[in-house]
Amino acid sequence: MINITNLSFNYKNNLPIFKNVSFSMKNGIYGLLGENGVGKTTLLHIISGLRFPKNGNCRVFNYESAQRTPAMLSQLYFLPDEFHTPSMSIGSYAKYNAVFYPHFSKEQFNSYLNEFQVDGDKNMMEMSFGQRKKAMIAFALALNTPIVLLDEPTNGLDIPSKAQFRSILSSLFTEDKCVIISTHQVRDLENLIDPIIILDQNQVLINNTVEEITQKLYFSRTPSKPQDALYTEQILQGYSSVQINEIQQESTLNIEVLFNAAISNKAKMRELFNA
Ligand SMILES: Nc1ncnc2c1ncn2[C@@H]1O[C@H](COP(=O)(O)OP(=O)(O)OP(=O)(O)O)[C@@H](O)[C@H]1O
Repeated sequence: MINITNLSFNYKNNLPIFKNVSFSMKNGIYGLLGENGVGKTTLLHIISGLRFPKNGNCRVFNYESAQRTPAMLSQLYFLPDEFHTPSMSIGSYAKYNAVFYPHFSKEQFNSYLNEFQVDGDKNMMEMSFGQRKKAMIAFALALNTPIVLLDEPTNGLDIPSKAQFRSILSSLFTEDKCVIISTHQVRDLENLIDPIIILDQNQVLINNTVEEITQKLYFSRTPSKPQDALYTEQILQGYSSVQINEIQQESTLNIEVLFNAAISNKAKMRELFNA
């Protein structure tokens, strides 16, 4: 659905954010992870055509994203982390903006607002950050675009709203959708995101499904520290570790531990995942 080929990008007079990067994204709820400043938001901007590659290209379906053709824009919605909302209700906002998206469902929109307990008639200028965010998430998801880009969607959401967000997203996800969620709040999205992309300076370190990751890496919690661990974190009950999965044991992915293991073993991760 999204093909990035030999992409290079830098902001004016700045060091490159991406250097000759190629990768693709198919269907799935992608978790886009990376340290602060590595380029997650920039990548979402490039995919949605808000920033242009310096070299190479980014194609969304068969459209060059930089051209921002109406046909491409109707297939994709990008919800930034922070945004300005006009002085109107989310109901009016939807009325004026949903016309650009052929699969918008008013029924879904109302049901998501209801689930989030957001008043569709209240002026968004009079809402808290979290209420505004939920209003915009309800709008974004009710558009039913095949591609949805969400930058830190759980930022500002209270604990019940995070659970509602997960449940709405899982209920509307279908095999023909590509949702990309850039986040630092991986615990909010555990058991939801798959595949996982980890960006490293100028490059993609990992772009793999959870199954591929757990085939190559073994995640454990043990009372004592495993000798051959790639990464170990002390926890209350002992150690949470990542080892190379030499004998194909099954384990449950721990995204935070994966991320820390990846960042502290970049060369090994490249070798393992061929990224
Ligand atoms: N408009 C801009 N002009 C110049 N540099 C910029 C601009 N926007 C971002 N940058 C720089 O580009 C780099 C990537 O920024 P970006 O916001 O994409 O990172 P990020 O991975 O989303 O970070 P975070 O996790 O902190 O949100 C950072 O070093 C940032 O300082």
